[in-house]
Amino acid sequence: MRSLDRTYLQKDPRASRHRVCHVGTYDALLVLSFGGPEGPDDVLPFLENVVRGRGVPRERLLEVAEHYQSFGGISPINQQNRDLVEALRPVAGVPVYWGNRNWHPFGEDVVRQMKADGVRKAAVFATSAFAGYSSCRQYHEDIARISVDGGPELVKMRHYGEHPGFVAAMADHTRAALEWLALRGHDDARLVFTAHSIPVSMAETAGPSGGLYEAQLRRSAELVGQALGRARPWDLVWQSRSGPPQVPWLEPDVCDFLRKTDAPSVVLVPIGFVSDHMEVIYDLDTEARQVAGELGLPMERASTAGTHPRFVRMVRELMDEPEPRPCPLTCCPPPRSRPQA
Ligand SMILES: CC1=C(CCC(=O)O)c2cc3nc(cc4[nH]c(cc5[nH]c(cc1n2)c(C)c5CCC(=O)O)c(CCC(=O)O)c4C)C(CCC(=O)O)=C3C
Ligand SMILES: [Fe+2]
Repeated sequence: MRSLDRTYLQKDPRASRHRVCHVGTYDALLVLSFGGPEGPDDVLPFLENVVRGRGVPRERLLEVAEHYQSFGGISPINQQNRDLVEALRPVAGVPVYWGNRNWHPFGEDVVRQMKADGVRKAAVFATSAFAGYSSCRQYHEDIARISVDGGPELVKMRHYGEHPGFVAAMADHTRAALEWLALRGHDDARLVFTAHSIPVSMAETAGPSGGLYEAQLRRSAELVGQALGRARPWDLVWQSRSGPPQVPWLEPDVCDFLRKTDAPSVVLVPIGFVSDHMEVIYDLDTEARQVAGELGLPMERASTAGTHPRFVRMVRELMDEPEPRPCPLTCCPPPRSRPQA
C-alpha cells in the first residue's frame, strides 16, 4: 500500500513530457483530501487525528470506529482519490500529487517531495466543494501548516459546487438513479439531497455574512434539479452528525426525514460529497437504506461525482481561471465553542 503511494510522490512522466505548456502559472496540481484508514490498526489513530481538539465524545468515536471496522477497517476514500489522480493525469497538463489532512500520504510529506521535485507554484484542488469551516477554511489551515520555506506556493482553487462540471456529473448520476427506480415501477421519486451536518454555530459563520454552506448547497441542488429537465420537488437534509448531543447541528437528519416524508419513493443525492466514501456507504447505503427498508419506501442513492469525465475536466477548467483571491481570514472561522487545535 505504502509503495503504491510512492508513485504519487513522483512526477508523472506523461505530464512531464508536456511541461512546456504550464497551466496558467501552475507547474503542478495537488489533490488535497481528508484521508482514511487502510486497515483495522489504522482506524483509531486516524479517528484521533480527525477529532483532535474537537470535543467529539469518546462513545461517538468508538461507534464510528465500528462503522470502519465493519468494512475491514478500510475507508474507500483513498482508492477513490487514487482513481481521481489517475483520471486527472492526462488532463491536468502538469504533474499531479495527492496528500491528506488525516492519514497517509500526509500533505506535509507530499509537499516536501514537491519541493524536492522543484515545483514552484501548485494549484490545490480540495475534495470538498463548498464553503464553511470543515469544507474550506480547514483546507486553508492545512495549506498554511504544510507549506515550507523554498517549497511550492500552494493556491487553493475556488468552491465548485455550482460549477457546470460538478452539476452535470451529479445530474447524470441522479438521472441514472431515477431510471433504476422507474424500472421498478416508481417514476414519482422525490429528490432528497444530503450533505454533512455541521454545528449550527459553524453554519452561522460560514461565509462573510453567514449561512453560505447551506446557501451554496441549495443553489447546487437547484441547478442539478434544473439540469434534469423537469420541475421536481426536492429537499435538502443532513447526515453524519457528530459532536456532543447538547450542541445543535443542522437538521433534519436524513433518517428522520425518511420516517416523516409522504414521498412515494426517493432518490438520495449526496450533493455535499465528491466521492462514495465512508459517510456515503455507511450513513446512506447502510443506515438510511435500512430505515427505508423498514418503511417499505422505495429508494435509490445517486453516485457522487467521483471520476465522472465532466467533473475531471472541471478541475482543469478551474486551473485555467484567473488565480482565485484567497477568502478573507474572517470567512468561515471555527465556531467560538470550538477549542483551538
Ligand atoms: C462539512 C463536512 C464534510 C464535507 C466536506 C468534505 O468532504 O471535506 C466532511 C467530510 C468527511 N468527514 C469524514 C469523516 C469524519 N468526519 C468527522 C467529524 C466531523 N465532520 C465534520 C464536517 C464535515 N466532514 C464535522 C464538523 C465533524 C465534527 C468534528 C470536527 O469539528 O471536525 C469524523 C469524526 C467521527 C464522527 O463524529 O463522525 C469522521 C471520521 C470523511 C472521511 C470519510 C471516509 O473515511 O471515507 C469525509 C470526507
Ligand atoms: Fe466529517
